[in-house]
Amino acid sequence: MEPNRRPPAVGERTLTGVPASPGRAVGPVAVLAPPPALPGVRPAVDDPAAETARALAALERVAELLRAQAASLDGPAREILEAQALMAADPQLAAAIAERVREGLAAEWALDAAITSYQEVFRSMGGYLADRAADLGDIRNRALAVLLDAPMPRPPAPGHPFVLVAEDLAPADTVRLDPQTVLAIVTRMGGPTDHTAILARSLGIPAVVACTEAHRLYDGVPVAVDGDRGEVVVRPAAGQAPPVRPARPAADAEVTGPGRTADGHPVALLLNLGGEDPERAAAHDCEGVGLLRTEFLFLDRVTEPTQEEQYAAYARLFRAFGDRVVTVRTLDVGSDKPLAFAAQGDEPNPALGTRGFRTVRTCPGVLRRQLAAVARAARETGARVQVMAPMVATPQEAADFVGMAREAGLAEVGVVVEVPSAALLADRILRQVDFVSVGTNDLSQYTLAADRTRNALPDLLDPWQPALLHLVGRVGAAGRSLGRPVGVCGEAAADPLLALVLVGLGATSLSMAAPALPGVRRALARHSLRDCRDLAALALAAAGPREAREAVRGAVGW
Ligand SMILES: C=C(OP(=O)(O)O)C(=O)O
Ligand SMILES: [Mg+2]
Repeated sequence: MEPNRRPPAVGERTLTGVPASPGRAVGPVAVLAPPPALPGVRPAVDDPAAETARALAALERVAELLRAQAASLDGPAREILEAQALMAADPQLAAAIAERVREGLAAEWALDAAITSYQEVFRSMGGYLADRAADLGDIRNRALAVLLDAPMPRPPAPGHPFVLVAEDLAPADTVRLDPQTVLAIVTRMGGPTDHTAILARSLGIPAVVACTEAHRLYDGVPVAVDGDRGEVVVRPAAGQAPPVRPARPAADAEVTGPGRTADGHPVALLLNLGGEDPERAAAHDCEGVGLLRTEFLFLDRVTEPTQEEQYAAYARLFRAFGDRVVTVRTLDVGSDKPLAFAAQGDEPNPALGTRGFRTVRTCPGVLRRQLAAVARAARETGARVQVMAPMVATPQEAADFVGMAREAGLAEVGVVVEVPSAALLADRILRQVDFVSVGTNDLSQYTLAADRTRNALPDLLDPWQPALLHLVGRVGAAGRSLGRPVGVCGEAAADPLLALVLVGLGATSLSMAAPALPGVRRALARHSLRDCRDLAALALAAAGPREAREAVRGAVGW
């Protein structure tokens, strides 16, 4: 973000964003310098091999720096930076860059173009993957700095405590922030579940993200940041509340092992995975995989991966997880994530089109072949495998999927509840299947009618929206009365406070990205099931998402 050096209109003004880390602080703004820009002149490429090598060497240097930084840290910060280092060293990214160089782009431009196109794919997938687009952007900025011999992007150091304002903040920068000098964080981009938010919470720094007017803030302007309400007051009146910093998360003995509430009620803590390294993923303290996004095998390909190729990927993952459950979500593409080998035609409203399980209407063979590959891998590894279909809207679709999965030889079959119609008829759907998992990312977008791939309506997509919670409660109640498991695999499960509410609403398992596991496990260990139910009642009764969050936070005393 270009810092705005001209003073804004005089007087107090409130900018709104999304609360990402609790607490309040008042201080002067320091804006993060913009990342290195591409030079104005694009040189011709004489030696594509040398040019590719230059780009890849820069990425390797970035990976090295991230690994070194990770080694000096522990907990979520270490995991996040290690994962980012893996992204920088990704062979598919290297291949995409080499292709751009062959098309005539010099290293800097090839790197920029390849990463931008990956970011677009990630953003179009929404949720956790959309948040990873920011991590990729940071890799680009660092690699460009290496290539251009420019300084690495780093947080400002004005010599006094400040409120850090940025377009977006990379995990590698966030982990280095000193909570004594960085009073609060405000970003224009980002979401409450991205790495910046997770790290800000673990550092105890109040944060507001998705603050669309953050670019209006400039160096030195005093602001009051409220990380609970998602507000930034510009030029606060004298006497504005003094800084209130949240207590750092208690350094109590680390809780490990299976998730359970304070009174011993089990809540399985599971991992959301995409194309991560299976063996590294399996090293996490978790009870299995609650959501395997299989799209990583299919996207960006001209031809469908063969059954053999799919089998090999699934079998490796199943072996890595040994006797822990692995929940495979069948292909969730179509419309905005088109497959070259399964054309869907033009869809003016892609999110409402032929996507997820609906692609079975146009190309059933893709799903059949995927189920056959999963079933073979399950059989040959002896693993405990569940399959679930995305975007199931009716009990009939659930029954159809169960039929296909059983025919393939799969025993445990479920569906993702992410369309309001499925939540409304959860009892009928649950009679067809062995389990359901609530996809709160899509369920938010369809319930509040707000596009999750845009940043324009973050308040509507807030997972604390009482309407969304009512639907989750309806699914939970159906699961309880039929004795069937109800998981939550959307990003809502990664917020420790909201996780308590979800358990109170009837969630029997929570699936999330690895860095969120310790915080959620700790929150559960401190509250009984009864507490969770009381908190859920508070959230359901609240007037809006902000009130719900505040009521629950007030009740738990965080
Ligand atoms: C888990 C979900 O799936 P995705 O984010 O991959 O759509 C969801 O919609 O909540
Ligand atoms: Mg979804």
